[in-house]
Amino acid sequence: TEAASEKKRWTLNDFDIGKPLGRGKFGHVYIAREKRSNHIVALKVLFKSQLKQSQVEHQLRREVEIQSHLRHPNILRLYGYFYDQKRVYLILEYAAKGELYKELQRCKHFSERRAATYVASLARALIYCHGKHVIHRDIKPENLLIGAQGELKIADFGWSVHTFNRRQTMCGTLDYLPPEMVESAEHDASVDIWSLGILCYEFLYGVPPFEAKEHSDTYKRILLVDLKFPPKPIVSAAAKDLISQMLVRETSKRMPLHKLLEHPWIIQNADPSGVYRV
Ligand SMILES: COCCOc1ccc2cc1OCC(=O)N(C)CCCNCc1c[nH]c3ncnc(c13)N2
Repeated sequence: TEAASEKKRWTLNDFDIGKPLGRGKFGHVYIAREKRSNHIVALKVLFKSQLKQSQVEHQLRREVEIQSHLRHPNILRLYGYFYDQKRVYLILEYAAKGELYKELQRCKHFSERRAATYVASLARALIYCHGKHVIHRDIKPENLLIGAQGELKIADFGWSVHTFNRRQTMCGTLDYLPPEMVESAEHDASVDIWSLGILCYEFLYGVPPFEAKEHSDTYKRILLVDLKFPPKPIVSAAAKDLISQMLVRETSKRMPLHKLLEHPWIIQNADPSGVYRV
């Protein structure tokens, strides 16, 4: 039963390890099969030495704590974890269609139907997280996976926090940082609305809106909300309207996630099942 599996002490011997699925900052991810149930999972292997030298043990503990309690079709399940002398192992739901950013690179940009379907499922996942006082703070293509039926899965909760302890730490790409995080000011769940707006733009145009050669220029463009819509690819006025209501400097004026799900562009384009069938 679920309770039993949560209590269970997993070891490497419980799994047949398959091909590597890719390499992250702190370790590799492999496809694996749990021997007793034949259940296919993803096994992320992290080296304790690297976690120690990067001082991210506490962050990983928080991530495991947060993700193991989240249950949502668009959030990658964390079934459990175990460790040995040198490594920490995360037992994760397997996303059969892999990394979204590779798919975005392959297609250059997504159709409005595909973009709206993904944005709507991410909005539902974020509404669920915010309902549990969890903000993700790192919504970007690299952290998104695609399940066997084409459904989107948020993975890599490395930067999520419970809203009562708001540590401001710069992380990864700057493109997704909202103004208040660029200014390291206090921030709340509305950071995820900003990032979702950035993501929606990148789904439709293939590049994030404030991209610039130099970091300093990206900062300036974010703080100015220097939002421009290129003539190509052709994007509907409804999509631009939604993005313009999410990328708003004043955090309280950003479109709330539940309003997003009622926006005409989402109603007209998102597949109600949250699944985009290619
Ligand atoms: C501290 O870590 C927290 C958890 O982070 C992850 C969980 C699961 C992941 C990837 C995660 O972090 C990013 C990362 O390691 N890479 C970018 C390299 C591997 C890419 N995944 C490829 C992949 C394909 N089908 C999958 N089904 C499930 N999980 C996967 C993948 N990867």
